[in-house]
Amino acid sequence: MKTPAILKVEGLTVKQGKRVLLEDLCFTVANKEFVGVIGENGCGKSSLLAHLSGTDDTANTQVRMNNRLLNSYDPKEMACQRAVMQQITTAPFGFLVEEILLLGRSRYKESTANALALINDVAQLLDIRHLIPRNIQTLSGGERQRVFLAKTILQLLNVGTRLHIADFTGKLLLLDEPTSALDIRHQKAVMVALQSLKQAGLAIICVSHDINLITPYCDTILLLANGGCLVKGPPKAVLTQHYLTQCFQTEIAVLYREDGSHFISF
Ligand SMILES: Nc1ncnc2c1ncn2[C@@H]1O[C@H](COP(=O)(O)OP(=O)(O)OP(=O)(O)O)[C@@H](O)[C@H]1O
Repeated sequence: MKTPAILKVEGLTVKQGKRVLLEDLCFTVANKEFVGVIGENGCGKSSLLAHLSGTDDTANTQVRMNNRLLNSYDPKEMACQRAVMQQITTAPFGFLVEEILLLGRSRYKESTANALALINDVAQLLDIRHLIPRNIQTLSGGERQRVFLAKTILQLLNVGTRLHIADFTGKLLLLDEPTSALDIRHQKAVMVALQSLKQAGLAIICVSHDINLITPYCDTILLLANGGCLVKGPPKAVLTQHYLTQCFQTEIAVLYREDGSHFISF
């Protein structure tokens, strides 16, 4: 049986001011689908995420989430259905990590004990339990990135659930380079964690420059170039020398391993 679509994008134009970055984008994302978004610097990936998240209201009539236009959601309802992790993870004040994580639960009416139980679950998943009492401004870049990813995931958990039994069907996670500051162990751990959330129903759209890292976890890749979607499909069909060279305007090699997976290099 086909998994129902959570996101429907029809004729979306992505702009910054008057400048058109991406034109006439049409695609759907299903529950339990992991979509990787790839493209060169400045092509409009972060701007696309802003449009899909509803923070840029020019997309209001071109994007539907769970069959509803984005502008039909009130902010609280929207916050419980989709969460966004921005590319830059900074905190202007010296909040404790626990306070940052509690912000992820601020839209829900629940006991502190319930919120702390969920925080503990997600902190365990992302290996940040030891950071909970720390001041966010004293963390390394990779530690901070994992804390903000945890806060984003916490935003999507229903009241009264626990992470290991959570159902994320109908919820959408938008990630902008979530592993850019991570060491190789934590890169893998985060991708495995995202895969487990996907198995629990979550739809994930992930912008990344680390093609080799995300590809094994992607069901679909959206390759952006020349002001639009150059090609969209399963990694094998999209990550060809032809499309990658066209997208990045440089010679790119695709190396095939015996197990059928591939590795992109220059
Ligand atoms: N607030 C803004 N005002 C004006 N121009 C902007 C603004 N934000 C982004 N841009 C421009 O829009 C274009 C797309 O930016 P965007 O951040 O979406 O690119 P990107 O594909 O995510 O790039 P990168 O891979 O470098 O993160 C860039 O040329 C950028 O300079």
